Amino acid sequence: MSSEELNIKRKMARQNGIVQPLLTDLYQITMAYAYWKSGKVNDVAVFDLFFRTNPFQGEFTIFAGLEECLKFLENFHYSDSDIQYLQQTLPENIEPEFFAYLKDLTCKDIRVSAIEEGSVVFPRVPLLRVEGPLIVAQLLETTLLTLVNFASLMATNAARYRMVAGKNVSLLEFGLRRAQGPDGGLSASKYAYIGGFDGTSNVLAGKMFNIPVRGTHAHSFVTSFSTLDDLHSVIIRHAETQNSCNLLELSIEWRKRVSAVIDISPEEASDGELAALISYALAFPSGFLALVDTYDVKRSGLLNFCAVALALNDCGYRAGGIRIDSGDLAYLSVLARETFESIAEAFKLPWFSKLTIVASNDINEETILSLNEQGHKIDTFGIGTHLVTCQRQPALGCVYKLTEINGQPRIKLSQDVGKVTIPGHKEAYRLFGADGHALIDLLQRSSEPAPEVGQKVLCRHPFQESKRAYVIPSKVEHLYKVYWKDGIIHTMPKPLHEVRQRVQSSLRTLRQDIKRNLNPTPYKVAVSDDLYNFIHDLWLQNAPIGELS
Ligand SMILES: Nc1ncnc2c1ncn2[C@@H]1O[C@H](COP(=O)(O)OP(=O)(O)OP(=O)(O)O)[C@@H](O)[C@H]1O
Ligand SMILES: O=P(O)(O)OC[C@H]1O[C@H](OP(=O)(O)OP(=O)(O)O)[C@H](O)[C@@H]1O
Ligand SMILES: O=C(O)c1cccnc1
Ligand SMILES: [Mg+2]
Repeated sequence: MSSEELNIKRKMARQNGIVQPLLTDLYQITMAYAYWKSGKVNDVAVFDLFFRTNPFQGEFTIFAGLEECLKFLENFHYSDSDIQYLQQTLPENIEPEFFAYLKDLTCKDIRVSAIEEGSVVFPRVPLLRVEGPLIVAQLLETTLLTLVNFASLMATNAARYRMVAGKNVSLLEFGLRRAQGPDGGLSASKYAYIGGFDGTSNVLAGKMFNIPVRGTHAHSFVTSFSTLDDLHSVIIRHAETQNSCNLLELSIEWRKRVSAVIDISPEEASDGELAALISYALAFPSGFLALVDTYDVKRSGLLNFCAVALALNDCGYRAGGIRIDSGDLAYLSVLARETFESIAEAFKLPWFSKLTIVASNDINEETILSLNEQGHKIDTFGIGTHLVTCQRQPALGCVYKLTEINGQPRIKLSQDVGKVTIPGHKEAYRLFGADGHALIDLLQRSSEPAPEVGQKVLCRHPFQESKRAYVIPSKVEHLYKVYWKDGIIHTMPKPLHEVRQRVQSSLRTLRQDIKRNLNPTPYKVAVSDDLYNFIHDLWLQNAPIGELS
């Protein structure tokens, strides 16, 4: 692929028309006006975008959405109709000069540093650091949050499914019909792929993001046929000889032979289903994949599928496999595999035992874990609702907090210590242990020297004085790169398939106990001694002293 083609692909992958400056909360614009009126146009701010708790009762999160954030910054501009709308909508007393100011706003003076997309990330470590004019940086809040929150939640969810499924099964995302609207569906397909899914049924996602599209067929295709008379054409040309083959006659013949092998009477099988499968096989003879649970997997679907697959074999084609969408998926997949194996042996067709078994129907992490325990024979999971709606936890709580203004640190206090923000312009480092695993993420003030390999560094819990440890890192990773500066993308985000690989390589750096499903060990996030003292001094300065009476 030429670099120009690649560029076009990359541009398309970021195309999303509804992401624009008005896709925000009204309060960003009203604050912008109030900042503007109070002479804060030249104030310079630092905001951190971070979350406080990992989703899905886990102890890790996958960071995603960065590429879309950069695209948003690139296109940030209020159109004439945006300005008109704001003029009509905001109170009448707004000074017209404010609209002139808005009209010329761009992100040219904003600088965004971020963690690489696809990395494992942890609570309180900023994913994005946004620096620049206060008003512009404030105006970005909601849109950046909406771009990062769902993307990271979805990528994390998908990565969790990949972890429980193991690397030897295929995972297909089937969720568009159940997603939170069209845009939720499209994002879900993209970030499921990043998180480790192999393909999607969503055709637009396939086109826009260059994700493999896959699929089988629905029950309606089967139920639309009632008898063998519903078949109009039954002739297929042999793949090699080009001779005419009658797929109906061959299938009926094979159904008798298969029924003798698996001890199921052909009378019990549905003729409507056989007609449907023949019809689908005529349309897609190579890799024919059939839904077999419309009437009865054991007594009808498997028998009909095997008959058509063997008939296709006579015509020089190899079938692909089956999908099961109801019933006990462990039992039925084992039954299907045993059936394929018996046929492989009876008719000396070894490939038949390897036919693909796809399972779907309300599958989630727990179902996969349970199926693993029971010993299933499923090759591919098709997963929709639970994956794309993130049913187990529908939102990641990323927030966007002011940490510095005009060089002065800012802290947000809270009764809940976990919600106190970590002030100032900071850097984040990941320190690795001798065995190569990530040990701890360390936040420091940007003025401090970076930790060094082999040098002892004191890592402190940000809020609990007694919790601290020395770490001698065997590797130090500075987590931030500048992605946006001087009005252009400063570091090119990686293409989707590389972000997808990054997820897996980043997950490999985590110890198994941090990734396990049940009661995982929390990963440590610490602050330097300097930052610890800085936080607590500022805290004392800002916390009012009460008076008891
Ligand atoms: N062996 C299994 N172990 C654990 N969960 C399973 C197993 N087989 C299927 N499941 C899950 O159990 C649920 C079964 O769904 P449900 O009760 O709606 O039955 P169904 O098979 O869809 O029935 P119907 O025939 O009415 O469509 C699904 O969420 C499915 O993923
Ligand atoms: O179960 P999910 O994880 O959401 O996966 C997608 C579902 O969508 C399809 O059918 P649909 O559910 O629309 O109808 P059906 O199950 O009644 O056949 C498919 O057969 C799956 O069941
Ligand atoms: O292709 C499939 O089998 C499919 C696609 C979407 C939803 N359910 C199933
Ligand atoms: Mg369903």
